[in-house]
Amino acid sequence: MSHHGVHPASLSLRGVGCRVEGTDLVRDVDLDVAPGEFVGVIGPNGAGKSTLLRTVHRTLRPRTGSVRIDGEDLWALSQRALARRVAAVLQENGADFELTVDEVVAMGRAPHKRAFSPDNDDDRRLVMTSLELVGAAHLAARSYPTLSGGERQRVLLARALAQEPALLVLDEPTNHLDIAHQLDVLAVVRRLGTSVLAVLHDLNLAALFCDRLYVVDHGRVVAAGTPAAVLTPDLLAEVYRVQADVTLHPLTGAPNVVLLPPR
Ligand SMILES: Nc1ncnc2c1ncn2[C@@H]1O[C@H](COP(=O)(O)OP(=O)(O)OP(=O)(O)O)[C@@H](O)[C@H]1O
Repeated sequence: MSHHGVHPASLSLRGVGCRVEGTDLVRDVDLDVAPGEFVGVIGPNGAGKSTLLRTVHRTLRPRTGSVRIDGEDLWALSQRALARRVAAVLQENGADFELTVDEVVAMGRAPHKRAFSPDNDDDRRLVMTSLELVGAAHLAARSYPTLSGGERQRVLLARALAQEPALLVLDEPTNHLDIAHQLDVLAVVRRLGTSVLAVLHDLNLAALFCDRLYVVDHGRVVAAGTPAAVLTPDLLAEVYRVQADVTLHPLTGAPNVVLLPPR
């Protein structure tokens, strides 16, 4: 069980393909997240990572294949049933809500409540705990639009945590964050014990926090496995066209990627 008492979900994609305006952006993807597993999706810009995630947080219906959560067709769930199980923190989520930070985070409670029912003590406690987890409790009374990019990112993660999801979907969750908050946020997410599917660009962070990685290139999964199995100089050369030196770091035990300057 995760920290908030929610059983982590399993996720299973089989043969998932997506076509947008006549172009195949995702092709024939098989991907699994076991209960409690932290799975990363990496790959170059434009590879189809965000598009693939959209089939899971349900903003793009796959043209082919299936997306299952705990064995159920994710696309057949009601909107409310989906929101009780899956929370997402996305890039384009920075909408200028004219709300205070605690009100934004309280929105995460909506799927667990009857319409228009006021927040109770448990809701308020969860909102504050979620803000504390992302190091943003001091921002609770601030107006959301006045926050910095990194502060917003953490508040949106707090909203997703308040949702008590069985599966957390993250699209570049560390994008706006300084190095300390990058580590904090990923460590918090890891400790939750919930299942996680996250697009990450920083390969060393991915190596530190992910149980397994999927590498997406030109809409397809081209490699999958543990960070040590996947993050090889050959793969990085093939997929990103970079020269890299990879060693298992003596302190972390994780692969450490050092990019070499182009010759
Ligand atoms: N509506 C659309 N019409 C045509 N092409 C699109 C559309 N939406 C996205 N694309 C293209 O699909 C490809 C995959 O986009 P996607 O956002 O999934 O990539 P990504 O791997 O998440 O990239 P990044 O690392 O840059 O965030 C990109 O080349 C993008 O330009």
